[in-house]
Amino acid sequence: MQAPLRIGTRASPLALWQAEHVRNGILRLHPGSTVEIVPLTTSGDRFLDVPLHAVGGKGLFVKEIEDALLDGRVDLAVHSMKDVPAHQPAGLEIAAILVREDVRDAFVSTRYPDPAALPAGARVGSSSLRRRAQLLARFPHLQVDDLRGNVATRLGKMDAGLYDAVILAAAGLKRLGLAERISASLAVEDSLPAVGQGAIGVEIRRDDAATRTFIAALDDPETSLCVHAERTMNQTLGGDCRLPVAALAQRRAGGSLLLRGLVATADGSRILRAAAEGRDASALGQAVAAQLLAQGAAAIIEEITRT
Ligand SMILES: NCc1[nH]cc(CCC(=O)O)c1CC(=O)O
Repeated sequence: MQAPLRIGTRASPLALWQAEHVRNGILRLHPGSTVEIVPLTTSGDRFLDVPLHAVGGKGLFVKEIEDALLDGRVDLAVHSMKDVPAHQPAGLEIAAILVREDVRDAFVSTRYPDPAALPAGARVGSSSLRRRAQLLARFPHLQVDDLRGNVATRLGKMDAGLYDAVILAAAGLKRLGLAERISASLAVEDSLPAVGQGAIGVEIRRDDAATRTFIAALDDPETSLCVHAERTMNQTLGGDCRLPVAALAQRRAGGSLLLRGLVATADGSRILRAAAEGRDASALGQAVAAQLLAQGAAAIIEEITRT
């Protein structure tokens, strides 16, 4: 490939780290190729004062970058898979998913070692209904308040005393060299991660066979399979990323995949859980979604979508 390959990304420090990581991967595969990073501002970055689920959800971080890809302004888009909506726009596809980082949610506090140590009424910052619901289900005496902004902004607000603790993805903290800020990594049984959490995806135009071939080896088949199972569950639920929906697929010692899924009410007063084990990622996603729907997930999703 002669012309420089252009990577579209959000301009946040975490997004730039991830784009740089993909760039390094491509340069390892193809020494001597030229790869440029094109930072783009998304509406998710612009409306920082409104709760994310009120302005259209995490898809806002992805849309403008996908538009640049469709317009041919960039050749690749690098996303946190967690932020990628359940369905790809026509004409685009996720061509590679990189090896997964730590999938867990991380509890960060300068004063308390873990969520169990927080006193009644303590303020926890989180912009995610999924984290909020699972935390309140275990610790109903806490106050969970909306907190947006990039990783450094959120840590800064806690350091300034606006929150007693914040919950963030361990993956983002580790990538930014902030692992020592993690007070406790939350067990996935206590805080089931978001669909795709910890995984970086590379999106291309469906008709761009040259780029697909060029980057194919960036894909980690194991991570791709797990994220596919999680995304199939979400698609079958009709979920979108604003909802308190969680899913995690992991390889079992015997070789099969275990997919766990969860749907919660925003206040954590009801939490539906399901799991299935097998080898076919699509079938697992559908089976876990079917179990959640049989427990009443559709009514919860409809209720949250309406409010
Ligand atoms: N919604 C923002 C976002 N998108 C992906 C990550 C973390 C990195 C990842 O999950 O791969 C974060 C920050 C966070 O949730 O703390």
